[in-house]
Amino acid sequence: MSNRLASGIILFRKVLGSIEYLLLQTSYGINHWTPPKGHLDDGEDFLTAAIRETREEAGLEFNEDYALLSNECTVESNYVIDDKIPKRVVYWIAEMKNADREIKLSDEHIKYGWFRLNDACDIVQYEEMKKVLIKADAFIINRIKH
Ligand SMILES: Nc1ncnc2c1ncn2[C@@H]1O[C@H](COP(=O)(O)OP(=O)(O)OP(=O)(O)OP(=O)(O)OC[C@H]2O[C@@H](n3cnc4c(N)ncnc43)[C@H](O)[C@@H]2O)[C@@H](O)[C@H]1O
Repeated sequence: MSNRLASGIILFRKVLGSIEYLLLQTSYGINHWTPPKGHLDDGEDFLTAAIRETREEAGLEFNEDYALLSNECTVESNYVIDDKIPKRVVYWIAEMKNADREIKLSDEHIKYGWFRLNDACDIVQYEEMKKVLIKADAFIINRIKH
């Protein structure tokens, strides 16, 4: 079976010296939490889909509201849905330009929150997603230091 392809953006903001990640809680299924992300439309590339999904799911505009840490650096998540369907999700990492910017949810989500790494890892449930957040965090901290 071919992979389901999706992409998204791991958005972070700096508040009082701490890094916080944006997570959205789905309005369907088991109401799991993820960064803004979604499936690629036909013919769409990963980055275009990530930017579109972030606009649709969080109301945030690329460049206006957030900046990518790097165009090249991505973190990938690979898992199998219900032991049947392999899925690949490619995430870019981006910093909010204004930490207080309003988040506008679509009907795909019921809640959002900004979480420090430990709290984000607790809330996302899936080990695969925790690893993605930990990798993104290491990348951000490395960038901030240099
Ligand atoms: N159960 C449902 N009921 C009604 N509408 C639904 C629905 N599932 C999807 N939809 C519809 O699909 C649309 C979403 O499409 P998109 O917005 O395009 O895509 P997505 O975020 O990648 O979708 P999804 O939530 O399905 O993906 P995820 O991999 O996180 O999640 C897919 C599955 O994988 C599981 N999962 C997520 N991350 C995982 C991980 N790391 N490891 C193992 N399983 C994981 C999730 O719990 C979930 O069961 C929504 O408009 C919604 O209407």
